[in-house]
Amino acid sequence: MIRVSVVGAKGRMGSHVVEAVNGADGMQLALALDAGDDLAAITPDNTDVVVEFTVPSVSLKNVLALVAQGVDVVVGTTGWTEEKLAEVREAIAAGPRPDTQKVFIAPNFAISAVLADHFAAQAAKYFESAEIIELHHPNKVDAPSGTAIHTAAGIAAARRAAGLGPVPDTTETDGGSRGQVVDGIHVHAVRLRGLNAHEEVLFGNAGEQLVIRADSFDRGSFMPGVILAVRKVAGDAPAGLTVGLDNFLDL
Ligand SMILES: NC(=O)C1=CN([C@@H]2O[C@H](COP(=O)(O)OP(=O)(O)OC[C@H]3O[C@@H](n4cnc5c(N)ncnc54)[C@H](O)[C@@H]3O)[C@@H](O)[C@H]2O)C=CC1
Ligand SMILES: O=C(O)C1=N[C@H](C(=O)O)C[C@H](O)C1
Repeated sequence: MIRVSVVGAKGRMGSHVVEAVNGADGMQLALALDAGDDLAAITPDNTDVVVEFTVPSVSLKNVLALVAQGVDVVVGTTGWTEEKLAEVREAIAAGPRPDTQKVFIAPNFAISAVLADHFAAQAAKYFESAEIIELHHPNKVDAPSGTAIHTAAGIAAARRAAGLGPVPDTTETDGGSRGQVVDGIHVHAVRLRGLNAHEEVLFGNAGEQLVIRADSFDRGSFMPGVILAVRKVAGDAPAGLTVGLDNFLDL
């Protein structure tokens, strides 16, 4: 039986995770904590894997505390930068289980989004232009989405590897309409009542366009990925920090 604790358990995602863990074979819910609760209650004596879905401003602190307590963590919260990831690696090295500790972070647990991200990285080297539009519910606190940042980084890496230069753009005046430039890729964020989580990756060459689109219509779409990640982290996932559900899929 994999004992799973949830941090951020009262949130939109955390409450779905509690339900998914309760319904998953071979898993049992250990602790369900939210803001104001003491994370020190989570220890290897009561928990095998923690699932963390909170807010970008507190997630790093939570992960560092959980690593110091020696429990493995699956993180869905966004807001991760290279600097924050480096802090997690250092914490693992300095923690109680440097050789066996596992931390897994996924910008997106939905198979549609993971595949869109993967296909975008594959397509990137064939196109002169690339831009991303991410569309979310208006209660989201961060923009652009963690998924869009990850997609942009994948496209940028593929363009660099192929020797492509900057995307063409002769804009001279921009009050913000061209979006945020992430790793050289323009990212546009829409916040609209009625939406959940959506992303479009647009590629262009002279006379042609490719659009890759992923839609998560409800939060249930993230749960198979969360449960898979918990099983992998409790099982044969490598020790250390792993980023991206693609690592657990046969892509
Ligand atoms: N990786 C993925 O597939 C997905 C990631 N997300 C990300 O997950 C995060 C959470 O999203 P939502 O659930 O929609 O947000 P939410 O605002 O509904 O939930 C956040 C929860 O965290 C709690 N919280 C705040 N500070 C805390 C602390 N210090 N300790 C424990 N709990 C604390 C809040 O009280 C709240 O219940 C966001 O970063 C979002 O972008 C959302 C959907 C899918
Ligand atoms: O806040 C959300 O809702 C989502 N956040 C993640 C992100 O920022 O990429 C994943 C998904 O898009 C839903």
